[in-house]
Amino acid sequence: MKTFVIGIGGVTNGGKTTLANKLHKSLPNCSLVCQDDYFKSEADVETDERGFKMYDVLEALNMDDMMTTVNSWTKHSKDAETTRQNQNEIPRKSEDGVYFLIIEGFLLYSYMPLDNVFNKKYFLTIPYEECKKRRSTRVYEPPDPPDYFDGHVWPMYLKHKDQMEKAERGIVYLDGTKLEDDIYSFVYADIRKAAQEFTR
Ligand SMILES: Nc1ncnc2c1ncn2[C@@H]1O[C@H](COP(=O)(O)OP(=O)(O)O)[C@@H](O)[C@H]1O
Ligand SMILES: NC(=O)c1ccc[n+]([C@@H]2O[C@H](COP(=O)(O)O)[C@@H](O)[C@H]2O)c1
Repeated sequence: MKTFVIGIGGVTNGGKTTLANKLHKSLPNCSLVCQDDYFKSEADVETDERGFKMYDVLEALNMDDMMTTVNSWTKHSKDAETTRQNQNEIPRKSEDGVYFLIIEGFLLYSYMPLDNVFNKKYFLTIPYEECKKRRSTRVYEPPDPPDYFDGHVWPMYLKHKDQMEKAERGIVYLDGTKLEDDIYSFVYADIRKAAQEFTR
C-alpha cells in the first residue's frame, strides 16, 4: 500500500490545526501527527538571558520521538496505534489505494530528518498584527508571559522562515487570512490531484 505524507506547517495561530483536522476528517485512510504533542516538559525547556522559556526552537521538542512515530506509521501504515487516528472512524478504502499521513506543526521544515518524508508541503502565513491578535486569545501551558510574542515567538518565527526560504524545497504557501473553507477546499483538491499523479 502506498503512503502519502502531507506537511501542514506555518506560523503559530496561522490555522494549521483547523486545516489539519478538516483534512483528517475528509481524506480516506488518514492519520494525523501533531508536533505540539512532542513539546518537552517545562523543566526541560531552556530559559534565555531575559528569563523567557525558549519554546519556539527545535530543542524544545522531542523530535526524535516524533520521528519514531512517523517512521513507525510509514512501516506499518495500517497501524494507527501510535497516531491520533480517530478510533471510531470506519476505515474507508481509498480509491487511490493510498494511506495518508498529515504532520502538522510550527517547526516542520526546519527539521531535516523529516524533509524527504513529505510528499507535499504546505505553509500557512498570517501578518504580524493578525498573529499577535490571535495569539493573545490563546492560553498555552505555561501561559505566555508579558512581551513573549515580540521578544521570543515572532523573532524565532522570522528566523526559521528565513532559513526555510533560503533552502526552498517545493513548499506551497497558503494565506491564513482567507476563509477557512476556501483554504481547506484548495488544499483538499491539491492533495487529491497530487496523490492521483503519485499512484499513476
Ligand atoms: N482561516 C481562518 N480565518 C480566521 N481565523 C482562523 C482561520 N483559521 C483558524 N482561525 C482561528 O485562529 C486561531 C488559531 O487557529 P489554529 O488552527 O489553532 O492555529 P495553529 O494550529 O496554526 O496554531 C483559532 O482561534 C482559529 O479559530
Ligand atoms: N504545548 C506546549 O507545551 C507549549 C508551551 C508553551 C508555548 N507553546 C507554544 O506553542 C506554539 C506552537 O504551537 P501552535 O503553532 O499550535 O501555536 C509555540 O509558539 C510555543 O510558544 C506551547
